Amino acid sequence: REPPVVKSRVPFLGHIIGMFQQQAGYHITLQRATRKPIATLPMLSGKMYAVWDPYLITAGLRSKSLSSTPHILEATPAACQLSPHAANLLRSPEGPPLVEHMMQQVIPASLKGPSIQRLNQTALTALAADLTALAPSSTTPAPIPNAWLWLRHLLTTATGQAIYGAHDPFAANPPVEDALWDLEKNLLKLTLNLPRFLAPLGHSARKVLFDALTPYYSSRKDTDASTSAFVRDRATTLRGAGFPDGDVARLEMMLPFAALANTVPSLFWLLAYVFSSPAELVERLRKEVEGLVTKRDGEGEVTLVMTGSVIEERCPLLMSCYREMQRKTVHQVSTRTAVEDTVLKSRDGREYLLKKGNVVQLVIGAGHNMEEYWGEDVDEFKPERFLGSRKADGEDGPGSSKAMRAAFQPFGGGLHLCPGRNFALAEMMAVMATLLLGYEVEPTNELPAFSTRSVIDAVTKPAKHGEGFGVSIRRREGWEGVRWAYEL
Ligand code: HEM
Repeated sequence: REPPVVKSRVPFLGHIIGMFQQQAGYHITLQRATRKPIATLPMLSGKMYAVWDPYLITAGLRSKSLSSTPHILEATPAACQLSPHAANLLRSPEGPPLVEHMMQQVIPASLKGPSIQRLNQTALTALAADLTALAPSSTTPAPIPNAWLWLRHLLTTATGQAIYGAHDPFAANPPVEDALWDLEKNLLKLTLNLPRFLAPLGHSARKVLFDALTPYYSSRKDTDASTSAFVRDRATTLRGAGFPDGDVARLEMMLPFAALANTVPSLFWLLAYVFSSPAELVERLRKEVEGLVTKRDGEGEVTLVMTGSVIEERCPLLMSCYREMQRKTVHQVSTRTAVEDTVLKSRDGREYLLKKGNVVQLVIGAGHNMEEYWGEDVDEFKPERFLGSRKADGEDGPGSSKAMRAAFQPFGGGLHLCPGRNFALAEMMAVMATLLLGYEVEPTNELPAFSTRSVIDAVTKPAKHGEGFGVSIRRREGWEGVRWAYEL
């Protein structure tokens, strides 16, 4: 009853080599070649299960016996270079309940209600200041040679202030910002605990981050009144569990990573796809975004409403572009371990047994790229794809609402549904709506290629740090001197 075996061309090692080289992209290639919903991939003397069909993925994300905890406990000590004391704490019987408490309670609670309101408010105030200073003239364009690096810095500044408060270790510290992205590229190697000479960039980036975060946690800046609940509550929980400050700083290296690693590429692709499309799309989006303006005062301040439900209602085409960007660029592989024998049931009633002790990869990105769900134009960016079904209501098949809803899971699901999705949306929409409304944005080149689709994060980055893809920006006539403000 186990899933069908898919052998690699190179016996025992082929799948390992493919995954190491192409990471999440390997799954997309393999699924397209085999057209299977799920597979057993033999590796060395063992095996791994790859789940590609969206209905089976949903069942996997909901299953309590497919757990992310063993994987987190195994990878963390090496990736974060924990002290022996901290590594033993994680390996003790208290380790698994601590990880689960953190993931299922502490983090989600800190990204809800008044906490998320405050986080959004601080980030959007910082974005408003930076965008107000952007390209003041409507006649002389401001050249931005690398849009990726520009957006990366814009979001790092706003997010850093929002999560870390007044003592943000990223503030005005470009080497720390660079280190975060060098680490992102090399994190897989660090989790595999490869020798230092095989991952030198990862090792040195990690050290730069530790050196910036250690004084922050050692001097308890996380308890400052300006610090977000997202940072404060995790640090308090870790100290309560017996982790010393140095290890708290090391464990918390993952936090800015979670808050930025997927939002920055998402905003990059949204900007790149929209402004590289024919001018008619930009005009239609502008009309929608005008509906977000709630106030334009005599002093030159323009206020945009940024509540998710209002954007959803007044900007359907912008939301469709956002979702289509996610479909194209979210390649998420959710890695779990079967802690019990687990049966996943497919839509047509077939059952697949996943045996206890094996790794299971739920490949959300495969579902985002399947013709059976999206239709023949699956590889194209179609701004209107999510505006309405191309089939009659209730009808099934490629491109139907039912198929698209089932296959589209950019924020995961079940127990591990992304708790930061509303924060990410607020940041991205503030930037996009403001650029559409107040600026002329012209790409200087073709869209860049995709980088390797890393299994460590959810969203594909542009190749070579977006090198070659710049934008030229100027104010729209009538919008010179405008100061931006956001209402939540
Ligand atoms: C567009 C941006 C984002 C995308 C596409 C995204 C995507 C995802 C996905 C697919 C997962 C599920 C992982 C799994 O199944 O193992 C996830 C989990 C998570 N995300 Fe996000 N994310 C984004 C932004 C954020 C932000 C801004 C934050 C924090 C402020 C955040 C924090 C987290 C955390 C802590 C988890 C782990 C939840 C758990 O395992 O229980 N994410 N994200």
